[in-house]
Amino acid sequence: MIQSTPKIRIRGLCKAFGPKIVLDGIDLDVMPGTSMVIIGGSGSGKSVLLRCILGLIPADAGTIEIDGVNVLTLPPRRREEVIETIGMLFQNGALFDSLSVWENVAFGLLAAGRRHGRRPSRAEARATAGRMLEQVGLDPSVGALSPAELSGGMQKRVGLARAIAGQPDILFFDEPTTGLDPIMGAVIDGLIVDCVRKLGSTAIAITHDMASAQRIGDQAAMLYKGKLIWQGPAASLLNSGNPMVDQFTHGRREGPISMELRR
Ligand SMILES: Nc1ncnc2c1ncn2[C@@H]1O[C@H](COP(=O)(O)OP(=O)(O)OP(=O)(O)O)[C@@H](O)[C@H]1O
Repeated sequence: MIQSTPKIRIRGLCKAFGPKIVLDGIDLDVMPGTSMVIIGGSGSGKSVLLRCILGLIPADAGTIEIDGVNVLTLPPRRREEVIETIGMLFQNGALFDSLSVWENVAFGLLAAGRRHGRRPSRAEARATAGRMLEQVGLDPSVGALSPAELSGGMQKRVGLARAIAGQPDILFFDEPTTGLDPIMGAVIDGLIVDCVRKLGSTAIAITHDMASAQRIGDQAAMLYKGKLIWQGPAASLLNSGNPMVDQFTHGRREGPISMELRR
């Protein structure tokens, strides 16, 4: 069987803040066109892992390859170009209240265009934003509103529209269903799966929501004490056979994982 190169390949990734070791030799492969869900307790380092890949915080050691290129050793300009191919849906939507909804959706397009000297006109950007809003089930007329006028579920949709606007090869989702009711959570998960499939993107999602993890993920991995202690199909999260994963995914108080209250 021919094995293609992982879209994202991480080896020996380490990150500490002072004496606190957060990532302690992470190895992770995400194959092209697949979705990886990262689970783990509060403070286990899920966001730090995503932020290291995005270059928002420097890694201490290890490699992060995207399409076979170690982004950690690229010159800043080249690295920026690679990072621009990643779409990100932030936990709280991270919409700018000072901009209209369509300007939020088109923000990345306008910013990338400005850097590369081929900035779309405002009319083009607005038309693209309207199409993206339709893709996430919103009427393009919503584009004229301010984010503050939208419900939490609509804000997530706008965040998703912004994440997919640049047709990214890679999509990151940071707790996409947090704060949503279960039905809206399922709707957002469905949209995420549709968008990822339509674009053929490779995705990494971090979540505490096991239903969401199973809906979004092909594969899953669990972070505990700086290490990925389990990796397997997301469909087996609730019956992995690993005592730590079982305790976590079933939310049991008793088990091999001890809660550290000072993190
Ligand atoms: N910039 C920073 N400076 C110092 N410590 C940090 C910094 N960023 C994160 N940490 C620490 O790293 C650890 C992991 O944080 P991280 O946000 O990745 O956890 P998480 O798994 O995403 O948690 P949650 O599920 O609660 O969002 C925490 O102990 C946090 O305090």
